[in-house]
Amino acid sequence: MTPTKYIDRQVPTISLHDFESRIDDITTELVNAAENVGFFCVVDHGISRSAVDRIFDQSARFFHQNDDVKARVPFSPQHNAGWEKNAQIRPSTGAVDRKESYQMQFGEGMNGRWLDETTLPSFQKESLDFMRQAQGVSEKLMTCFARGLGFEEDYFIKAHDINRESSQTVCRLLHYFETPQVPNPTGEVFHRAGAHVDWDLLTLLFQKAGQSGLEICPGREVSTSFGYGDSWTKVEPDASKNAIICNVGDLLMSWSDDRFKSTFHRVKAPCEPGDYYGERYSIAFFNQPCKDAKIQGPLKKYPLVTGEEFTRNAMSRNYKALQDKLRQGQEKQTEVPQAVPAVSAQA
Ligand SMILES: O=C(O)CCC(=O)C(=O)O
Ligand SMILES: [Fe+2]
Repeated sequence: MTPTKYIDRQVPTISLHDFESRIDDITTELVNAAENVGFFCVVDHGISRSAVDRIFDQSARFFHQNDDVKARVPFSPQHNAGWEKNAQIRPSTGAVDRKESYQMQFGEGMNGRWLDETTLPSFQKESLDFMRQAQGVSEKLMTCFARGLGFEEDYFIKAHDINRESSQTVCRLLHYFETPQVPNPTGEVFHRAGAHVDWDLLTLLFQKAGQSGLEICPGREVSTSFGYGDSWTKVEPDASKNAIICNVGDLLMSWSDDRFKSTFHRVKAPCEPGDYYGERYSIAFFNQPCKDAKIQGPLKKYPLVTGEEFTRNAMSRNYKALQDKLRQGQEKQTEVPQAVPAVSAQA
């Protein structure tokens, strides 16, 4: 196996303290980070570390349920909500990520997809409280990006309104399984999250101290292409600063006429000295547009589409890339592979 190529890249840390009075400076910093790296860490954001610890406790409570209990709230690709296990296949790998996840939303997408109060008392309330706090931080970032692009300040906030029943915004609890650290004669790769880009406007990622593995690979020029390079940069969780790792998604890349970069990233399949093999928890908050939001950048580089059309197009590009990848895999094999799980709709 050829060793992974790593290069040092600066992932900026941006403080949101005194947001109202410093909004111009914060906007400048965010715009620079979005133009150059597509990833940045946000500190002084107002969500306390104890609130972050509490939602991780809730996440562990959920995932500690037996599979037959979690299977009462199965993932629905149509709603982009619910629980799934060892099911997501990325076009970059053509194989399942070894993880389980539970996707929650604010509105009707969750009908029938919350576990009942007897099974998990207060879980729904605690989760929604945390999600509202994550939305609060997202709205500050949206305000700055709207200013940076010359839109009205509340332009992105309105297009991602979580008070509408049809809100598409997703909070995804993630649980990666421990990877066996044993000789691996078959060369099987235990993917955690294969390389991918997110489809949403912005993602807020919460991590736990010591549970590393997130890596980024900047360099993408247009939001409609899939390729990525081969040199990676590690992004370590900084729990002491209570940092939230944020990244631009394809929606903001497209909405900014490709000025802000949606960057390839992965949770590395551990295989080299120093890699983290342990169980890993993370939480991703995906800001998804309302279905009727109208999406077009100030330079009109791409035709106007609705939020619903944008997500559908992203899904079909992803599906096609996955089919191509699986076909390449089949051509290499003499035997017909087993049936592959359905493609899911996550960002
Ligand atoms: O678990 C992580 O650290 C990253 C997850 C991620 O990139 C995703 O779910 O889109
Ligand atoms: Fe991601």
